[in-house]
Amino acid sequence: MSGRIAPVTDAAEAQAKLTKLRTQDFSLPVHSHGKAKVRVMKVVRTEAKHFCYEYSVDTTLYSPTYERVFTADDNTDLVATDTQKNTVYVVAKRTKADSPEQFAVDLCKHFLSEYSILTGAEALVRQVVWERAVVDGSDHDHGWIKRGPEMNVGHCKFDRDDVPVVTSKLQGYTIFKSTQSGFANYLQDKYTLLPPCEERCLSTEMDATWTYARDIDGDCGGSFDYSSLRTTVVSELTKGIFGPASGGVFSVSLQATIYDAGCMVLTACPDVKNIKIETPNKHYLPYRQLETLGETFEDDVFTPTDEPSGTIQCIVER
Ligand SMILES: O=c1[nH]c(=O)c2[nH]c(=O)[nH]c2[nH]1
Repeated sequence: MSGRIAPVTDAAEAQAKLTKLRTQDFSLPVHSHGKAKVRVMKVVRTEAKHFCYEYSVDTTLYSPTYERVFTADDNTDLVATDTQKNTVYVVAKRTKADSPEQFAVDLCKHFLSEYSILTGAEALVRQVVWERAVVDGSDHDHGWIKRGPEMNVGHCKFDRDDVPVVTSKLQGYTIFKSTQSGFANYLQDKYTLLPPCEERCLSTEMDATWTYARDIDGDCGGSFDYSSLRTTVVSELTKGIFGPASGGVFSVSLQATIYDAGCMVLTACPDVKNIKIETPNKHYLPYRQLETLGETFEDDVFTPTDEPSGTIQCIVER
């Protein structure tokens, strides 16, 4: 005996072996299939300058008919996940793909128009944020820089009998306030060690997710400018957290600050239905041991920590 597992030569025999394992049928209330993390970079070349859009895409397809793939060993009409991967590149080529939201919408539209068997399609598009390089004070025409963990995310769920539902996300927006933050008047009991303060640093790696009014979803044909809305959302969030460039705004808690920022987004963006803001509170702890080292702590030397972090989050809705 060689110790090798005997190869299966007869398909019917293989089928019999397989089905023998299943002794009973159960229901299959949920199923789907898709491709995850398909990476694509699209470069748009104009005479004056280039534009680049890098994405990591997850696709998911839905059809009740595909129950047979799971339960009856029948792959008829199945859109293979490898085909879904190829589709990401084809749609990147054929469409503008200049925002993660529109790319997600266009992918879903492609799947639904191409395959009548599908009842729904979903695409999650994460955009790696490349920033145009600045050289000697001027925007470079083809040079790019990537900073930090930030991503722009677009999601589309498109059921055939409905309008596409689009969600946008700003992920990993990392901010630091070196003053204009305090935390006081909270419950003090025998478990409390944190001293109240009127002066501290505030930092978070924020995720903000917003949804759209229904009529935007209906208008997903390509005319809605998701990118410029994103610019407004980010600028309102930034203003809400930091306040005016000179002097800023005082934060009595991260809770109050993200609620304020959310309200500012809804005020500036009538097309946004609600915004979810998630902010792990990353602590910059005063390095008070300076005192024992013969130095004075003057709100100037801190120990950065990101674990454990507070988990402050809310949804602000109009
Ligand atoms: O802004 C804050 N909110 C809290 O709920 C909290 N809790 C804490 O220990 N520090 C802070 N900071």
